[in-house]
Amino acid sequence: MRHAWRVSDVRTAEQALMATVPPGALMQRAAAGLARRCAWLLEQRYGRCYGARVLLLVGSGDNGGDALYAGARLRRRGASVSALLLTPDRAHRGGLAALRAAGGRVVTELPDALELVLDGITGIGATGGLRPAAAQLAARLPELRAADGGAPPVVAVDVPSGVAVDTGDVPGVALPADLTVTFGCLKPALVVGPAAPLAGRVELVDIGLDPYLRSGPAVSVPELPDIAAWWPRPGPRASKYTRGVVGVATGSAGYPGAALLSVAGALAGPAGMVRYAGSAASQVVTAYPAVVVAESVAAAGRVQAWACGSGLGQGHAAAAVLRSVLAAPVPVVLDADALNLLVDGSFAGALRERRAPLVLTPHDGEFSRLAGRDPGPDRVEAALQLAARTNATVLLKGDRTVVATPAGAAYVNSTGTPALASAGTGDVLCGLLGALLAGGVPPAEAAISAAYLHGWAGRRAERAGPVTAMAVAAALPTPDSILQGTG
Ligand SMILES: NC(=O)C1=CN([C@@H]2O[C@H](COP(=O)(O)OP(=O)(O)OC[C@H]3O[C@@H](n4cnc5c(N)ncnc54)[C@H](OP(=O)(O)O)[C@@H]3O)[C@@H](O)[C@H]2O)[C@@H](O)CC1
Ligand SMILES: Nc1ncnc2c1ncn2[C@@H]1O[C@H](COP(=O)(O)OP(=O)(O)O)[C@@H](O)[C@H]1O
Repeated sequence: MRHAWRVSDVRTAEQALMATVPPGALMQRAAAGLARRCAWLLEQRYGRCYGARVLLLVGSGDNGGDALYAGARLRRRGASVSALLLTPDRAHRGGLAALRAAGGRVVTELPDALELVLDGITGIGATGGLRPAAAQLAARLPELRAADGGAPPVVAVDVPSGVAVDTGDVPGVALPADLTVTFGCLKPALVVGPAAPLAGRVELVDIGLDPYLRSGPAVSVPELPDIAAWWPRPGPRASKYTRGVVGVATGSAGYPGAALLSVAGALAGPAGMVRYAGSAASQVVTAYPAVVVAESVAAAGRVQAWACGSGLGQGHAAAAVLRSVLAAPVPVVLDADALNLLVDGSFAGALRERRAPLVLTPHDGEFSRLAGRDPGPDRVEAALQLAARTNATVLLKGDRTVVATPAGAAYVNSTGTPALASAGTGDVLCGLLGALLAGGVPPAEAAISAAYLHGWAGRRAERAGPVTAMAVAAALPTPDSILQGTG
């Protein structure tokens, strides 16, 4: 699992570390790591670092200093390095002197051709989107061409300039990067929100910060080994019942497809049996003979978790289904219509009486109705607040889905694709998450595992053709199939 820290925690840790090393040592560590990765990128892309034309975009803070020192190192490796200073009188003095001493130049115009851009405009000291001079510069970068005729790659120093580092929001113009070389630890903007895709590939340079990061991370990013460790596997004495039975209470006469999609998601999980309860029983059993169907939750038999809500409708019948599901002393995941039914407060009592885990999976619209406000620019904080208020684990859908727990932990999913924005994919997610809960996976781990595998399936489906919800369900892997290269 990787972790991202807020700027204030990074600064505190950096100050504590700085007290133990000679002045400037951290910047040298950062610049050395940055230069090494830039040289590697140049070698990969053009076969050589020597002679490559490198442009440094240099802001007025230490982020610009990192770029200048890295430029000096690249110059010593034979690159032709020029620096465009956004505020020449405030450029980092030591960095500028080092660049000049190494043979680098200061320029006042964008060159016509170059092989690499280093974005050292702003780092963790940024406020707001790029200011006009920087924004104009950023707008002209796509005009640039490298020797091979392609666009020169952009390497962001620490974070792409223009992003809100603590939240992952993009408040104005930001400079997208192909690679971000970040120092000491990840920052939230590299993993969450609309900023995250602007970072491109992210590489971490160790500057010795780890022992000084004493606060909890702002957000954690589970990876495949985590998902694999949480995934239940049947032992030799397993039966379908010991593996867990998931109940699926979804779909309605108006939306029978939601039932099929959530059942398809549930079947891809680790549970030993899927029971379906609802008006789409005959369609479900025709499509999936292994599913045990019933007309109602009461008639469904015992389950170890319920997945409820997708396509349920919002009338009296839907409310009765939700009431039965919430009364069950097992983990429950609520999606779509079940979330909308919670909005008027009529289920507040039923929710208060519950002791078993509850997971809510809103998209932004459902979140707004439930929370009474949009998720806003800080999606992690928004999900945490709703989790605390509802005492439920909240999975806030979107690009880089966020999972927040009532205890204050937050996770962000690193898989997925915007192609998942396709009707019914959320129903698939709900069923899969229910099956993980039924398999005994704790709610936060179940939610982030479901998001991870669902996002993986979205990417896999996208490679094969149009991304429909059924295609996503069919592409759902297990962590083991991914590890074996078959998922
Ligand atoms: N501390 C350490 O140990 C280490 C730190 N390291 C490095 O230091 C970086 C942090 O440096 P930092 O604190 O100097 O801030 P930084 O990101 O350069 O930006 C501040 C400057 O930018 C300006 N500015 C602000 N917003 C702007 C905008 N929207 N658009 C345009 N300009 C804007 C702002 O101007 P002002 O508001 O003052 O006019 C101010 O002058 C960090 O990310 C890492 O790279 C590494 O070397 C490792 C060791
Ligand atoms: N722009 C996007 N980028 C990545 N994933 C997205 C995007 N938009 C939606 N998704 C994902 O697609 C799924 C859509 O779920 P949902 O909105 O509930 O759809 P439906 O209700 O039609 O099933 C979620 O898993 C969500 O995270």
